[in-house]
Amino acid sequence: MIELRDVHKSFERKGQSIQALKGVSLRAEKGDIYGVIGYSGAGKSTLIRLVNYLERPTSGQVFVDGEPLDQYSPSELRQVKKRIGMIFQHFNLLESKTVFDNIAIPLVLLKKGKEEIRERVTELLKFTGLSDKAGSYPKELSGGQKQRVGIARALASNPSILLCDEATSALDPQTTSSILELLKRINEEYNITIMIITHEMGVIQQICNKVAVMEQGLIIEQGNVLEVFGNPRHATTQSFVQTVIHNSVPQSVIHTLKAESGRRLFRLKFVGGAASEPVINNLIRNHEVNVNILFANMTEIQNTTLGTMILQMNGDNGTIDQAASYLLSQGVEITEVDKV
Ligand SMILES: Nc1ncnc2c1ncn2[C@@H]1O[C@H](COP(=O)(O)OP(=O)(O)OP(=O)(O)O)[C@@H](O)[C@H]1O
Repeated sequence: MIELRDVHKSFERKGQSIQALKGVSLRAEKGDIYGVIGYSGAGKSTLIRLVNYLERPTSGQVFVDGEPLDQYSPSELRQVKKRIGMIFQHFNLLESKTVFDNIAIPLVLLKKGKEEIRERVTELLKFTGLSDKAGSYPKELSGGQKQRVGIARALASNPSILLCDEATSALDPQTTSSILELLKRINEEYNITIMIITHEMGVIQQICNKVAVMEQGLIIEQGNVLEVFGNPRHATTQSFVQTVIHNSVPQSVIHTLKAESGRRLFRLKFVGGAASEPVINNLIRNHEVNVNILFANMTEIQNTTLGTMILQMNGDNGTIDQAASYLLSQGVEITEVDKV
């Protein structure tokens, strides 16, 4: 569990105060994969550095597994930090050490015995799919393999929390996907809480269950990924969501609409069950309306389908109202719009 309560962080530079965080509160429960997204300079790195106490808050508190970090003595803090693993955009591997020795670093620092280290590292090599790379050096690995080493090293001391700082930003889309799958497996098999900071909404879409959107040192929107993706309120969130859910209506359709004014337009949103039901089919069969599907898009988030559709309905007003009520009764969110 990770919690930030009204955290402020300022940096003093050349007599100037830079407010990187201006009162941030969030809570990631045990087992969450919590994504923090924002543009450059929003404060994401500062936030994640506060969680492992590389930085201290100017005010406010950071809790890890229920305990406020500022209450610990330095030796207690070292113990807490062992429960937090971290992976980085540029992997931060030691070039002069083999894959095996890189993964072993935290265990050597914890003064574990040789046999225990061998067993644990062998297990991690297997888990991350690197068994045949134990004796290789980082320069002999691809970016994805390097990140797997970073992940294995972060897991070596059995953390309860894994922090990921733009961990896939240097990777191509396919490698990104395989690393995200690995993170998901870590979360599921080891029940590790994961916090990911990223500027890519695709990362949030693929594995996070919760998300916070940051801008200028503040969280402007947060919640379940499905809720935030389905109903982004803030303009910045909307522009992030649009990078993965392409629900803007093609220009050719907009032209058609102008030519057919006088018909009623509806924007529909399907979430989960409603999306897979033959709702539109039943609408057409049971109501005296002409239905024209102008645009439809389905996206899979958290194993749930999120769909957007724009319908034009033509018929008498009362019948169209009935058709709209039918859609509502089927769990479809429906809004009448003047234009798309
Ligand atoms: N050590 C520091 N000293 C001075 N200013 C800092 C320091 N660390 C961060 N800042 C400032 O705090 C603000 C937030 O930076 P931060 O790195 O947390 O943003 P970010 O969202 O992670 O951006 P990016 O994705 O570019 O890394 C920026 O204005 C940055 O210049």
